[in-house]
Amino acid sequence: MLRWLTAGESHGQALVAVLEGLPSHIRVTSEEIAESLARRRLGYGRGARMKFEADQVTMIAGVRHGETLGSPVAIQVGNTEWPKWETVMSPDPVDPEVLADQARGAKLTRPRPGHVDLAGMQKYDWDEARPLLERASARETAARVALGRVATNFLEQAYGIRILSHVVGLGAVTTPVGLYPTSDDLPRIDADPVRCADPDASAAMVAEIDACHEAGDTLGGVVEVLAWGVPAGLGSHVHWDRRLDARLAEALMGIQAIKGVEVGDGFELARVRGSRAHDEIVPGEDGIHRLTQHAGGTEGGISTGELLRVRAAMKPIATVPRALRTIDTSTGGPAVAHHQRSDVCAVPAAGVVAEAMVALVLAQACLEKFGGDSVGETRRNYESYLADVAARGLAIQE
Ligand SMILES: Cc1cc2nc3c(=O)[nH]c(=O)nc-3n(C[C@H](O)[C@H](O)[C@H](O)COP(=O)(O)O)c2cc1C
Ligand SMILES: C=C(O[C@@H]1CC(C(=O)O)=C[C@@H](OP(=O)(O)O)[C@H]1O)C(=O)O
Repeated sequence: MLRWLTAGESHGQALVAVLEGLPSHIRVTSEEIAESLARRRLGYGRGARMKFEADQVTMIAGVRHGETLGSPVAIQVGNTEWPKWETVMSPDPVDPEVLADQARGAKLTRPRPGHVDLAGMQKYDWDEARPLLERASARETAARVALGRVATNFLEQAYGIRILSHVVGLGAVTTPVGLYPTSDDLPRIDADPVRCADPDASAAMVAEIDACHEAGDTLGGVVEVLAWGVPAGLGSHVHWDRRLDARLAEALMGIQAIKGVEVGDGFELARVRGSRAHDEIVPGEDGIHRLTQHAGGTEGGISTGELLRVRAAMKPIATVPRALRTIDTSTGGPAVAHHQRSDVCAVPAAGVVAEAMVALVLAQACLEKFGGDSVGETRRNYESYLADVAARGLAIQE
């Protein structure tokens, strides 16, 4: 069973991530992980922090000479801003007077609507928001993206699976319906300021971010993750927590600020008749073929062998510059929420995180299905399964 854990606070010394259950011989380097982390930092609308802070990748365990050993992989993502936060975030006790002298040491008693601040203070018995927002912060997603790169390399090297995300909505701006980039479009999408595959929609999204920035407001949006080469047969219909669609939804919903997930045409399917909703199956020249792609690559909680397509909707950033009404928990009276700096929009970054989560879930599901302690062994098992499906006349046409 592939499992993963992360630890670390937003302004702490480092994030730490562990991935356990991988086979040996996955090729991965620190440079590749740094490259994935750099992709997560990009995107028009992010705050100043993305420019001056750097992620320092150290592979701590589980990889030797560029290949996994089969033991747990541990990765540290250090934070170059740590010296500025050493006192405020010190693990050891700090003199309250020294803390009060620090610019960042003041108690945050005006919780932001939409962030963890108030709910966390209620639940964890704190009288200010700092101890909560540090872990709730999406800085943690850097750790998941680091692990996601290992999973992505594994999926590509063992089974030829490729994953890509693109932004399909930003505020009220959306891409044209039915726009599906191909796996070769990744460099072009990464080069776009909002990681959008449609140039007209991209320009409108950039304009929307500018307008929002000027108005002291923030934005959310929708990202789509596509995965090519996912074999039929991952996940299962037999129990709710083994369904591939359910596992993808949980993984995507587990990203900070994601409030909705769709598989395939998702909510749109509820608006049309069955005759238009389902993908008819026909015999093709080299196997079975589906005439449409509404389902998004799963049926009955099992992957169908078609393009996997999932979407995640992100709410607008909670730290609204023209701050929202709240209470001051130190007085109980009305106030406006605390605000120092923030992203106007982080939807493109959320797409990169969503790719990582999809990669981790697919890697877990592939290892369940095909097993194997080395890349070679799991690949042989996969090829033998595909050959058997083909021999039974049930292969999906490429
Ligand atoms: C990549 C990314 C960047 C984010 N940047 C910010 C930010 O700068 N300011 C902010 O208030 N929220 C930001 N968020 C959202 C908060 O992390 C999120 O709203 C908070 O954790 C509470 O989310 P929840 O209600 O979904 O749990 C970001 C989220 C993501 C995925
Ligand atoms: C640091 C990252 O994102 C942060 C996520 C975040 C939040 O509240 O989620 C708030 C911002 O941090 P700060 O409050 O310090 O300005 C973002 O910069 C990152 O993605 O690496």
